Amino acid sequence: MCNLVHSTARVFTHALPIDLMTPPLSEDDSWAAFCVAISRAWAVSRWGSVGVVVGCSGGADSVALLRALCELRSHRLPDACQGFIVAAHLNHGIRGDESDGDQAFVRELADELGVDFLTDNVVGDPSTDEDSLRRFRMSFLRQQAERIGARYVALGHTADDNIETVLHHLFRGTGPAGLAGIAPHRSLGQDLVLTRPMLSITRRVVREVLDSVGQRWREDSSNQNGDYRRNWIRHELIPLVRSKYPDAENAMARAARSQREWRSVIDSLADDWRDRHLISADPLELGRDASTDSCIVIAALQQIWTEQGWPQRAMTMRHWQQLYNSINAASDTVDRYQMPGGIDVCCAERGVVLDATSLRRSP
Ligand SMILES: Nc1ncnc2c1ncn2[C@@H]1O[C@H](COP(=O)(O)OP(=O)(O)OP(=O)(O)O)[C@@H](O)[C@H]1O
Repeated sequence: MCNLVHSTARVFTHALPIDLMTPPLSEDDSWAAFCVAISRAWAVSRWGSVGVVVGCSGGADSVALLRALCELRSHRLPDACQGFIVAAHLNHGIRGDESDGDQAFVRELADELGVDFLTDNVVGDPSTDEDSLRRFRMSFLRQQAERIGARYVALGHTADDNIETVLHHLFRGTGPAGLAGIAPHRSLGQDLVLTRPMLSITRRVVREVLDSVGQRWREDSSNQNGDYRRNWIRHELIPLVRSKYPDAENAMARAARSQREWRSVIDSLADDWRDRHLISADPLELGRDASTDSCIVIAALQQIWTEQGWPQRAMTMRHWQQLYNSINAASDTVDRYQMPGGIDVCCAERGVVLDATSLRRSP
């Protein structure tokens, strides 16, 4: 358990909507091409007139994203437009002065770009794992976005992050969803969407375009994120693969993209399966089915887990398969067991009941 104490959030405000003094985009430079790539991934017309919270670590990727969104908005939309951009930074406090330096850097950048800055400090244990840090960050960004009525939280994940994630999932064990990589958009609640508009842009390009406009960023002195397996993938495995297969990264990105397309077909079949097999919502009971392919039933089960907010981290393909077998089994098979995360499964005569009572009771 890590020990975290939140300090009072410091909020620095500026007049909204933003009014930038940056030069107009010319189509012949690399920075302009970068902005165009972002606007192709996430059209300004979709976000320019609503609130966007940009999660900014001070690293190259999120600095480039913040600056590009500010420029796109100011050059592509009329002044009267009511949207706004806010830069948000969570100081995890695990790298001492360097963490404070990152926070100060993002505050200055927000100031230069003329956008609001939201921040919070966390007094963290340096041994806190990367997953927990990510969860704290997401909860901070989500809370801030909800508080100020933003419609989007934007993050600076790149094509490299996507490939590293796919490989990490593959080695750890995953199903089709894990091989589809990082989702470009994901719902964070009723009126809030998480978006990642830089998934087709590489880390190398981001640094080149920032250099081309003289935009500084903060470099993590350790050049490592906290997960040693991801560092190994980033610093050792991928360079080795590239030395034998120069186009491997593009090939992996294409494979993940097509996996994502297949995934969306399966998701709509899974939606349809749920409509036909949901017997009751409370308790959640699913009818027996011996004829539908496992990939569709498992996708439907994963959707249910996500919607219900049930823990999924410890659920492996073996667990999903076990659930599928129960749904697929003959109607006289009566059985009871528990999934990791605390969901009880009861195989009754007409179907399978999923019960979260034990989960709600656990501290
Ligand atoms: N401390 C933070 N506060 C707010 N947002 C953050 C913070 N750290 C990361 N993010 C957001 O999450 C995204 C992914 O995080 P990740 O740890 O992969 O990024 P990073 O390598 O630290 O920084 P960057 O992506 O900015 O170069 C970042 O691009 C950024 O949008």
